[in-house]
Amino acid sequence: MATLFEPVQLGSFVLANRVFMAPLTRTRADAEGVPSALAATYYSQRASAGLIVTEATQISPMGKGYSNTPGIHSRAQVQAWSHIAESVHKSGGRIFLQLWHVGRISHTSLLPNNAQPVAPSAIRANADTHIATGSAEVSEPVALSASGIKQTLADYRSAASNAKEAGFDGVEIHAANGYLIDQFLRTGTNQRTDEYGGVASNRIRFLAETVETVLEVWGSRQVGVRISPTVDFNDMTDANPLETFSVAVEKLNSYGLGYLHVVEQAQDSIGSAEEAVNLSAHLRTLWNGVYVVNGGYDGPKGEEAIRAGHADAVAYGRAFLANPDLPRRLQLGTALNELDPATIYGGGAAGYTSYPTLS
Ligand SMILES: C=C(C(=O)O)c1ccccc1
Repeated sequence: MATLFEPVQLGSFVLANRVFMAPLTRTRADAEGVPSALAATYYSQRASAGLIVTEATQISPMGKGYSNTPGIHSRAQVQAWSHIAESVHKSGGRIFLQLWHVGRISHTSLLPNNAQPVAPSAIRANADTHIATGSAEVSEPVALSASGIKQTLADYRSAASNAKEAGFDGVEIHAANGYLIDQFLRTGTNQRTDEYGGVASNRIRFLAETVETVLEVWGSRQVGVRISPTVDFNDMTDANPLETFSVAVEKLNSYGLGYLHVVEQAQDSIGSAEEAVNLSAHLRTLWNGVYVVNGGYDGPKGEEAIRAGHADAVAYGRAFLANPDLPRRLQLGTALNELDPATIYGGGAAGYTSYPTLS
């Protein structure tokens, strides 16, 4: 019977424990999408995680949806990330980069030549984003053409290659939380009538093609996928999440990926926490690899999820922001530092690299 603090095999890696650091947007990159100079310290402080998944990182200028989020498509970005990955490795950690395209969750002021955001269908989200002047409603998107889809897949390939050049141990494909791939998966945002829309086996096609593209660069065990079947953040709905995500997971099984990362609960979740965990429990029975859960877990709940076989690892988000040495604190059962919500996004060292570790 495994525990949170036992190693877990991920491809050729033996990860030190099953306390993963979830992807956490911090909006501290510069205007060119180059990560903060403090990011190497921030991530290496948290290197005791079994696995770190970086903050969501846009694959291209068109994949950007918020001010000050990092990219992995320019030389300066790759250079900065290579220093971060090296710092984490020197601290004994393992780190995957999360590949992100926001799709419709963007604003014309953030995009090249003030372009409209792209999406599976031209359906504007009832959602806000953050631009240079503050909060703003997202812009009306345009539906991706067949050539636009091909270009986006090429951008995923280039970004995956850049992540490899930067020295990451792998990549996580962001298919959750109402961003581009999730917009293709779910019926509320995908009303296409071509081979990418309609039945679930069509709606998962873009996810499948993205995975296959990334696998041209990375070994299968060095690729993870994150999904969020019951999260409605960014105005997401689906007619039948059980069907949509069962079909998606069964397709993902065919690739022999490193892990599946499932967001069970978020602030904006459809239905009850119980429904979310029940759907996740069903997906767990379908998945034939390492299963990672996230959302609402503390130490004891995480321990129980591993003990009961519900998951092979638990990804912690906000707890890791405030506790760089979270695995040790959870194992000792010591008090956790309290998160300062005012410093989650933006700013400098305060609330980023300033949280103390146990003496
Ligand atoms: C990348 C995000 C996600 O996956 O939810 C995100 C973006 C902006 C704020 C919080 C989270």
